[in-house]
Parts: sequence; structure tokens; C-alpha cells
Amino acid sequence: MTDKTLIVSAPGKVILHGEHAVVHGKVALAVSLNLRTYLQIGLCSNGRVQINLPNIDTCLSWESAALQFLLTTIDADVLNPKAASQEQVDKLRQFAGIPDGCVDTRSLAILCFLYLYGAISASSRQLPSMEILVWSELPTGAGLGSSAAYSVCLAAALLTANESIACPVPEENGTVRWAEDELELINKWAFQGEKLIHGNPSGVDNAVGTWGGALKYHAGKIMPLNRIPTLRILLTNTKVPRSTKTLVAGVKDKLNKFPSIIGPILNSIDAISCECERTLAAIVAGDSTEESYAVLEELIDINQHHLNVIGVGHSSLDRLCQATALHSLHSKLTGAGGGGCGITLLRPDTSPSVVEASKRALNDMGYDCWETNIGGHGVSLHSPSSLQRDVSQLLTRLTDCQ
Ligand SMILES: Nc1ncnc2c1ncn2[C@@H]1O[C@H](COP(=O)(O)OP(=O)(O)O)[C@@H](O)[C@H]1O
Ligand SMILES: C[C@@](O)(CCOP(=O)(O)O)CC(=O)O
Ligand SMILES: [Mg+2]
Repeated sequence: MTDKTLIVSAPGKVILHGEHAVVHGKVALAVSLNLRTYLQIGLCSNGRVQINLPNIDTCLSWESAALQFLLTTIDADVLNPKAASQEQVDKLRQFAGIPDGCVDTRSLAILCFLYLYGAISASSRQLPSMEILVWSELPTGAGLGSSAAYSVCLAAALLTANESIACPVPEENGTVRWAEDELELINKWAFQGEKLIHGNPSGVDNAVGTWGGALKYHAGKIMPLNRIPTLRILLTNTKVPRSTKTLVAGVKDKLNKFPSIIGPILNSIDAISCECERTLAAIVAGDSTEESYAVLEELIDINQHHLNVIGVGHSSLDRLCQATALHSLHSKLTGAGGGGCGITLLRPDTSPSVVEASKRALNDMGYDCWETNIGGHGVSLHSPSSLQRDVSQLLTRLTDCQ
């Protein structure tokens, strides 16, 4: 068991195309964001386990002895991650006082932590005393993969703390990543965490959180996208709350109810992702960029209509699309929809005045709006001095008031 304080981080993501369809085995294209979730873990000897989640105003602490039931409830092999059974989830719910069917932010975060902590500790038959602090730059529950970044950080930190994977040493002012097989293990455990939060996740979000960059995800296969141009994307948060778990379940119900109506729409979304990939490659190759951007814009419009048809749109997102269309810009929801965030594609030559006017219009509607940098690196371990000064100060302040 390592005795150091560790700081890990993982990026959020933007799904360009394929959300929801990817849950049903279709292709999705996703890129990591420069917004990250940070987790600080310190092992201690006070016989307690504490988890502090300031983004969701939650700080819980248990006597390790009270958590002993985890070792009898969860019989997991750390090298072979498996999903929590219904019986295990029921026991975790009972312990944490979470009624069945509760999908609020706090309940899902606690269930995810308890399962990963119990399952990753189960092989060593020990429940280490620790303090964990998780803080994120990502809005929670807005379609930017905060749940996956949370699960990836927890998996990486817990696996490193109990020495199931190596504890690489970052250089002064540096960050370091794990070996490929260790990243695979982190990703698999994070997927189990996502299952507790999403119900039936595709795995695309935790893959981006683990590996970063741009990737194509298809039926569990992760393929890095090497031929994509530097995309300019305006990200807008409508601030309308929603739950991925509820929206994913809604699409499944619709598909079961109308398989021959919804099935073809999911196939069409799959085709949109593939066409988008080809068009991005054409831009990199320098083929008629103007025309290619026009294709990307049309794909965004078609997909936004499809997402409305499968029931994951929202009037706040319709207003976002209309507001940007007034400036000849094209937008779609990103992530689970139902509110949350939308993306607007900017062309390389979209003028600053158009961007500013669009942002102003969206701000006036009460939305947050900013131009993003995409392509943040995957899950990483930080030396404290490598953190940006504002992040470092915030973690210190939050640690001091624990
Ligand atoms: N920083 C965080 N602290 C605690 N819990 C978090 C944090 N970020 C995400 N979560 C968990 O993830 C859930 C949000 O996941 P989800 O509905 O999939 O939205 P998204 O992944 O788009 O942000 C929250 O309800 C919470 O349980
Ligand atoms: C709707 C979905 O495709 C993406 C969900 O993303 P988010 O949780 O809204 O960031 C679900 C999934 O792929 O697991
Ligand atoms: Mg999520």
C-alpha cells in the first residue's frame, strides 16, 4: 500500500456523433476536452474512510469497521473487473440509505464509490483508511462525461493506492501516465463505475477519460482517430438538469416499443458517424475544405433531428440551435441530451464578430457558452507542482476545510 498522497486527473469529453446509438452497438466519434476532474487520495491511519465531493456538496465519512460488510458482499478479483450484481447494489443502497430507484447526483456518486472501493480492495482483503477529495472543472450531469471522468479517477487512484497497478513517479512539474495494460485495467473498472451511474453505458466516455484524444468507438472497440483536423467548437451549457441514466433507459424503451421505427434511426446515426469520420479525413487531406465543412454542418443538423425523434431533445436545445442558426452556425446536443450541453461547429474562418454575437445571444438566454480546446490527455498522475496554480490552490483550500 503506497503511503503518499496521490493526485490524478481525467478529462471530460464531447461526443461529435453517435450518442445513444453507441449504447446499441453503433459507431460514435468522441474527443476529450481540456476540462478535467481531479482526485486527491491520501492514505491515513485514523481508521476512517472519507470522501469529499464539493461539486455536489457531499462529504461522507465512515469507520472502516462499518465498511467491513463490503468484503463479505463483494467477492471480486481486482484483475478481472465485473459488474455489481443486483444483490450487491441492494446491499450498498441499504448501507448508504439510498431508496431503490433513486437517481439523484449524490446517491449515484456514493454507490459508484462504495462499489469501486469495495471491489478493488476485495482481493487484498483489507479496507484501507483514506481521505479522498474529488473536484471537477466539468459541469456535473451536463453531457460532458463528468460521470466517466469521476469513475476513471476513482479507478486509477484506488488501483494505484493498493498497488494493483504501478505508482509511476512524475517528474518535478510533470505528469505521468500508466502502461497500456494498466490503462486497460483502469478503463475496465471505470466502466463498472459508469454502470452504476448510467445503468447501461456504452463505454465510450470512460475510454476517452482513460486514453484522451479523439477516438472512434464501436461495440466495445476503441480506435484512435489520427486523421482529424483541429476543430473549433463552441460549447453551450443550457444548465437544464437531466440524468443520463433516465435518458438512456428512455431510448431503450422506445426501441423496444417501435423496433422498426427507431432501429433505422440508430442505423442512420451510425452512418452519420462514419460519414463524419470520412469528411474529417478529407479535410486533413486538404480536399475541398469549404464543401467538407458544409457536409459536417448538414450532418449536425440531421443528427439533431434524429436525436429529437428518439426522445432526447429539449426545448432549451431547440432554442440553442435556433439562436446559432441565426448566425448561420449549426448545433446539436452532445452527450445524453434532455438539456445539458450542445456543440456548435465553427469554421476555421468563422469571424470573431460572429462568434461573439452568437455567444452574446446564448448568454442572454441564460446559457453558459465558451469556445473549447479539444484533445486533452487521458488519465494522468500529477506531481503537485504540475497543477495549474488555481487548481492547486483550490485542492489545498478544500483539503484544509475537510
Ligand atoms: N465531480 C463530481 N463529484 C461527484 N460526483 C460526480 C462528479 N462528477 C460526476 N459525478 C457523478 O456523475 C453523475 C453525472 O453523470 P451523468 O448523468 O452521466 O452526466 P455527465 O456524465 O454528462 O456529466 C452525477 O450524478 C454524480 O453522481
Ligand atoms: C448517451 C450516451 O451515449 C452518452 C452519455 O454521455 P453523458 O453521460 O451525458 O456525458 C450514453 C453512453 O454512451 O453510455
Ligand atoms: Mg455520464
